[in-house]
Amino acid sequence: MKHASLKAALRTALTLGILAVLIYAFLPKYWIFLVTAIFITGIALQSLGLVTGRTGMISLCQMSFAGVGAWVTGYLNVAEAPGGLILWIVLGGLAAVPVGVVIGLPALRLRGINLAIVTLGFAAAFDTVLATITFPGQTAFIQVVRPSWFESDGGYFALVMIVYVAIAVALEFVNRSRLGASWLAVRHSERAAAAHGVSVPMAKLSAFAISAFISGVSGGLLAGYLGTLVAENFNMMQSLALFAVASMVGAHFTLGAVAGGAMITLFPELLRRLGLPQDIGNVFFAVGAVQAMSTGETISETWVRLGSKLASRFRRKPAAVAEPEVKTARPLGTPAVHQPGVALEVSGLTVRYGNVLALDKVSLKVPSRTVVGLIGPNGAGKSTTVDAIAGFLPRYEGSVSLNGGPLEGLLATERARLGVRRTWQTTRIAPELTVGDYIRLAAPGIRPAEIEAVLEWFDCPVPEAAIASVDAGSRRLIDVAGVVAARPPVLLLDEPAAGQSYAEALKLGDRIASIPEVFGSAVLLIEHDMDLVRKACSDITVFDFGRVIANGAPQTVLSSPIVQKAYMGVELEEQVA
Ligand SMILES: Nc1ncnc2c1ncn2[C@@H]1O[C@H](COP(=O)(O)OP(=O)(O)OP(=O)(O)O)[C@@H](O)[C@H]1O
Repeated sequence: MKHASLKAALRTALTLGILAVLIYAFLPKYWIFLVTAIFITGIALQSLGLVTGRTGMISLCQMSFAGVGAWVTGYLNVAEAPGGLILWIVLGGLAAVPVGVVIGLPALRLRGINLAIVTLGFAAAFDTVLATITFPGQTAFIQVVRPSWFESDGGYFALVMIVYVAIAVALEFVNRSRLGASWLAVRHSERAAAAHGVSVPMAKLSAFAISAFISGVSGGLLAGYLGTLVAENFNMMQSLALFAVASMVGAHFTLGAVAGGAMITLFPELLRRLGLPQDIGNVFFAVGAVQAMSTGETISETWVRLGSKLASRFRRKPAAVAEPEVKTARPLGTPAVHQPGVALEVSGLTVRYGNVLALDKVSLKVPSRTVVGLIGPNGAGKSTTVDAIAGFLPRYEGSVSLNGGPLEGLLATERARLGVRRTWQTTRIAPELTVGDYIRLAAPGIRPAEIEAVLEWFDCPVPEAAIASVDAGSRRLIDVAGVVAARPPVLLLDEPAAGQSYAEALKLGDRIASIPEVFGSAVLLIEHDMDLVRKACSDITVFDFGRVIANGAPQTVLSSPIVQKAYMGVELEEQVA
């Protein structure tokens, strides 16, 4: 992972470095001045790419964070604070962080249009505040002092490029870390992220905090670029235009942010030269954003897709058929050692959805290092049981305990961290991740060799494969591989064979049967495929209408008339006759 991050970071730094040298060497002074604005806006766009593009939270107040950074920079300049512009810019970015966290707090409860309204409301309020207090030095025309090295426009361009590259490289590392993967996971499914032990509030607040810092830095850079600022530089319309362009270009891609910065900076220049009103630019951005949102693909994503298509066309085919590689199974390491005895115990579990009694005093036990099956017809209450155990129900009656310790009062994230891990009936893996990123998200701290071994054991694609390119059946297996790789005391597998062929399901049954021995975890397996259940489980509990109607060894339970009647639709009378 570190190797991949380093490679991506070097690629980004080199691309931007070459671009900067070409701009500096070949563009006239006026254009270098304009291009500097492109990269300052690009930094603001990167901040929006993080919070909206990666984490999926709509922020319509990004320029307000930039305004905080700019105001603090301007204040420190007027106060002639020690350290100079570079330090003031960093302090301006840091000052925007608490503001970002405060704006992030409503995002813990609100999504979509509601969050958009809250952030837009903040942008409007910030407009009023800025108009009232004005920028430090604005009325006295006190210019922000640039450091001597970066005093000229060419020098300031170099400073902006250094900051742009530093932020882009840092984001390459963060995006490939567990924090970056958790942002994508939260964007895709908050429940699935929580099931991996990801703290959804922390993921959201960290995204807002880092994004506000980056935006604050862009504001500070703008202060040094323009010398003096006015409230209009950071008003609500600027935030809206930034959001529209970010949605159009895909600002979470480094070059997408540059392209967006170029649009925001050069379009008004073009309109000015054509003698057209500036508002046309905003209309163009809005249309572009609508287009990107309706096609579901940003300009950057289109570039990436076309680029990889082109690359695959030019990729050289192997000259001769290579000898098939003789694979030796990679070592999986030793199984985790968990407390012996009963790993999971459910007692008197009762769940109501309004008037529907989904579970009625259900009790079951999963001994350590065993696979217990949970079966029953559709609507019997199996998934509700998993939801209750994993902490996804707001309330239930009865108790759930892990290794004898009660789980009541603990959130889903906390239960997952204690060692109750689950999969879902439909896969909820963020498609933007690679297979390896996902396993690292599900199993924090796992070594690269172990990732490869676990994926190989489940016949999953290689770690470098993009989830988006993986078929639905393999995604289900990757889902299971992720939670198994974490080696928790208890795994709850909700219909893992859905989407698999009969032969694949039987193979999966063998694998699940070996999980306790190989990884040390106990498994509660929900399945409709009875052959898989027979293969994998040492014990079965059968539900019907939210009640336990049988439990015991698979052969005995599955041949019991009451189970056949309830589960398989075989009439008791026919059996008796
Ligand atoms: N969110 C909900 N609101 C209202 N009723 C619900 C809700 N979720 C489940 N139910 C009801 O609770 C009962 C148990 O549903 P549950 O999904 O747990 O069954 P299941 O055994 O997992 O079914 P399946 O095999 O189809 O997944 C059903 O009657 C279902 O309609």
